[in-house]
Amino acid sequence: MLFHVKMTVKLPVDMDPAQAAKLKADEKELAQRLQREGKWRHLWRIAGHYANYSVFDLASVEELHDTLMQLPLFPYMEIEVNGLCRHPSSIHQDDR
Ligand SMILES: O=C(O)C[C@H]1C=CC(=O)O1
Repeated sequence: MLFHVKMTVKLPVDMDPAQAAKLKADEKELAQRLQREGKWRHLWRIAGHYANYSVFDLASVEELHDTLMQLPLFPYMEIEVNGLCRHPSSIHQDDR
């Protein structure tokens, strides 16, 4: 199942810079592992925002929920999710 996810990161302005750096490094490590596993199919920065558009390819809504909750930055993100399905006019074969 494909899910389009918008993540907007809102770190507290008074967060300890070392804590923020650790959260970002841990987030990057997990994000890259999930990409290597094929679960996090797209990760795009939204220009001008500390936010991203992502596409996840996961087995279920439950797996999406668990994956998002594991993200180190989860407590500091606003998340919007939209489920994707095949468009009848799409010519692409791999947009499952
Ligand atoms: O920077 C972000 O958009 C938040 C998050 C998503 C992947 C990652 O490494 O950080």
